[in-house]
Amino acid sequence: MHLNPATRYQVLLTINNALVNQTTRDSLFKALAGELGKIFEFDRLSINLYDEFQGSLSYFATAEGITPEAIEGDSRPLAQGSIAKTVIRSREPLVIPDLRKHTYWPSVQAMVNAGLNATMAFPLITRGNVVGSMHLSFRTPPEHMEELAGFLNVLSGQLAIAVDNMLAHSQLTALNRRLQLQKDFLLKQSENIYDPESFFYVSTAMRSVMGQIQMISETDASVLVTGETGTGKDYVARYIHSLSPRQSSLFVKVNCPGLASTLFESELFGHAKGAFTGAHAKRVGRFEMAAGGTLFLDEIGDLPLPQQAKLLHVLQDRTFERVGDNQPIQADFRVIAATNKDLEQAIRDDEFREDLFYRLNTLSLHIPPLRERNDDIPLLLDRLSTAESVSLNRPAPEFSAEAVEILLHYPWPGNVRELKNLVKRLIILHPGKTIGAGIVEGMLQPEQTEENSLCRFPSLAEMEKRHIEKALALAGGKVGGPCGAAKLLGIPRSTLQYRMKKHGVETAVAGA
Ligand SMILES: Nc1ncnc2c1ncn2[C@@H]1O[C@H](COP(=O)(O)OP(=O)(O)OP(=O)(O)O)[C@@H](O)[C@H]1O
Repeated sequence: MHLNPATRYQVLLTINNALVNQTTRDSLFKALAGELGKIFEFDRLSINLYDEFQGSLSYFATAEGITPEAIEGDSRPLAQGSIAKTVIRSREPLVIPDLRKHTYWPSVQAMVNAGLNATMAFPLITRGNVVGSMHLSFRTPPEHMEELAGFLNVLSGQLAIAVDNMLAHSQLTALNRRLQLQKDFLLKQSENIYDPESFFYVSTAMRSVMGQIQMISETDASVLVTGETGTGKDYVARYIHSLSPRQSSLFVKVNCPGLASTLFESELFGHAKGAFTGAHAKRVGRFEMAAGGTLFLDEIGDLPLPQQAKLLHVLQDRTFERVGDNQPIQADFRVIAATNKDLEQAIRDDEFREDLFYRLNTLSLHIPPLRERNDDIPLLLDRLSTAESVSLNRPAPEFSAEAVEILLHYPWPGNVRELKNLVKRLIILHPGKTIGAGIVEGMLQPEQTEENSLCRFPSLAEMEKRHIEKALALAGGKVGGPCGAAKLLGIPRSTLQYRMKKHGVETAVAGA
């Protein structure tokens, strides 16, 4: 082969273009063999990959042409590949016009036995590392062997880059696939937290909430979930995410009161390595983790004002920066916030920013307290007993009619969480027994309820409201008449109507 400089440059360019467009090892190897075959004849072409840590050689792809017996197989120690070892160690090409003079190397003897009499080998070096070697062998030494070797030596630099990229690409693809599988597995694992099968309701009020969830999940708007403690706000937020188009990305929960002001930024925005003392490694914040998914801001009403301002800034601009890094990052997440506080009152008290409230409250969802939907109670008792008895590995108790009656009229300050805890305690203390009124009354002693704590102590007005609701529930929603709530309460009908208006009690709410 004899190439003038212009043709030589053109050929190198053509081969390079052919190499960079390949997506698999085999196609890359075939492209190389095809292009080289156009300019000179050879009887064997192979590319070895070198694993420095293992000290071994393996074929990048199935070699083309004659295969000497001794070098069959996929992988072998470097010591067995005498020629490869020489070029890899010396980092210099090796040209042997007459292999018969080197049969003291067993692999060369095998080549000669297979009819190959001349060979050329080139180290594949990229970014200072030897990634392998390229070998071309011939029955008859080609013309202008030294000139050909010079050309192939230049080509080996291009080939090394292509081989290295291909290996990095396949490693990344494999890693990506593994991460995807792990992510799918973890998402599946977390599904039981918001498994629709373990959320129980039958009341009209909850059916209406669940109907709204179906509609809300289809949009990408921010949602503010309100309701007393233990009503299921966390569950509902996960449920919205699981029905939304963002379901295959993460649901990232942020417990707002748990974020001390010093931690707020690094926890949510992440930080760069060395951003502050103790920042030994880069940290991805919750905003970034929620990319493509949902960010759930729990107990948003307890977020201090300075942090509210920072949060508002991100929600408005949809960008943020990691602490110690001024590279802006796009924030693509949906926000669901939850609170058991009256945020409108908090705004009036200058404890919550009005602009943040409107940002979060594009859609709102109110979960009614259990006492306003006590027709859910028998179902919850039944289903939670079954589910909890399985997880506690004890037989479920049965509830007498009197016990259910008491539970129906209990105010449930801790809502479903409190009911669930009661069921758990009953399973542990009275497994498989019939629960009578006495047991339930004992369990609901005032000192065991949340009402007895200072922060939950109900006001007189609250108790009056609850008492009116209870009376209305007992009277089947009737205000007046011989069996009406007014009669039960021992007050005139007009007085009851006045107090109902004052407390915002409707007969429908009380179960009419
Ligand atoms: N309808 C329901 N069916 C079954 N379990 C429920 C239901 N509602 C709530 N729970 C259970 O009650 C407990 C409290 O629910 P969750 O944490 O969602 O309430 P929350 O409103 O977010 O409470 P908090 O305001 O205290 O954070 C959880 O164990 C949840 O699974």
